[in-house]
Amino acid sequence: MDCLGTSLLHPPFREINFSVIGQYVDYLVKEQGVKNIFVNGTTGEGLSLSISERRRVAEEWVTKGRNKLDQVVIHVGALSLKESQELAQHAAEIGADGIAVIAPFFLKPWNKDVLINFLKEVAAAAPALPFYYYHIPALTGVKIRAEEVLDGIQEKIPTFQGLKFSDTDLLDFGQCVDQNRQRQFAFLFGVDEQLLSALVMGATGAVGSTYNYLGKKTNQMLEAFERKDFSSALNHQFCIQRFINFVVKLGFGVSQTKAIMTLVSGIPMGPPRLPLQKASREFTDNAEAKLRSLDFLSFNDLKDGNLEACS
Ligand SMILES: CC(=O)N[C@H](C=O)[C@@H](O)[C@H](O)[C@H](O)CO
Ligand SMILES: CC(=O)C(=O)O
Repeated sequence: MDCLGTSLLHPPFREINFSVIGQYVDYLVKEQGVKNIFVNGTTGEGLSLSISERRRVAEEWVTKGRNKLDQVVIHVGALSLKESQELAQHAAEIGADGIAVIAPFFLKPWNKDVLINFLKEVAAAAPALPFYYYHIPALTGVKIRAEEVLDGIQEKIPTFQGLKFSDTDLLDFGQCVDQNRQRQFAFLFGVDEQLLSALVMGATGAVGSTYNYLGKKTNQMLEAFERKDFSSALNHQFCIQRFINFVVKLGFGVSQTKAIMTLVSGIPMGPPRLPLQKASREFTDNAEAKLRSLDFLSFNDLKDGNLEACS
C-alpha cells in the first residue's frame, strides 16, 4: 500500500507571497518527508482566491516541485462550472498530476446524478488528468454519501482516480472501499486525528492540514502500520490526537494552521484572508507550549522529566 502524507498550501500574506513556495517545497520534502501536495484546497483558502491567483499558485507549485515532489494535485472546484473548467484545463497545461473538485456549495446539487453531471463536465475539460472527488460535506453542505457518488462513477467519468474523503463517517468511507475493491481507486482520508481507523478500513493515502508540520510523525505511524506494528501505530495516533484535541478545544481552523506552520517551519505563512481572522497570540503561545511538551518541536529543551513527550 502506498500511504503518503499530502500537504496543503497556505497562501502567504494577504497578497500572495509566491517567493516562499520554493522554500516551502524543500521544507516539506526534507523536514517532513511529504512529497505529495494538494494545492488550493481548504487549507490553502482556494475558494478565497481569485481565478488568476489560483492559476499562479498552481503554476508555482508545479514549477518549484519539479523533480522534487511526486504528485501535485490541484483543487479546481468552483461555483461557476465555467471557471472550474478553465482551472482544470490550466492544470493540464502546466503539467499537474491530477485535479480535484468539491461539490458546488451555494446553489447545490440535490441528488447524486446532478452532482455527477457537474463533476463530469469539469473532468471533461482535462481529459488526460486523473480526477478526484473531494468529499467535505461539513463545509459544502452537500450531504450526498460518497458511497452513492462512487457507484458507477467510472462509466460517467473515465478519468476518475479516487476520492478525498474529509468526513468522520467511517461507515460511508468503509463502504466506498468495500464496494470498489476491484477498481484501482485511491482512497485518501482527510481527518488527520482518525487516520489510523481509516487505514484499517483501506485508506490508501492521506491529505490533511496537519501534515504540514506533523508529516514526519504521521509517516512514522504509516510505517508502523505497514509493518503491522499496531501498538506502535496507535501510540503515534494517540500522540497526534493529544495535540489536535488540545488545539480543537482552543478553536482550530485554517487560520490556526497557518500560525502553527509559521512557528514550526519558520516560513512566514502570513495571515488568512477575510472572512477568516488571524489566530490570536494566546492561541499561538498555547499551541507552541503543547508542541514542545509533546516533543513536536525540534528544540528538545523539555526532554528531562517530560512525561507527555511522544517518542
Ligand atoms: C476541515 C479541514 O480543514 N480538514 C482538514 C483537511 O481536510 C484536516 O486536515 C483537519 O484540519 C484536521 O484533521 C484537524 O481536524
Ligand atoms: C486539509 C485539506 O484537505 C485541504 O486543504 O483541502
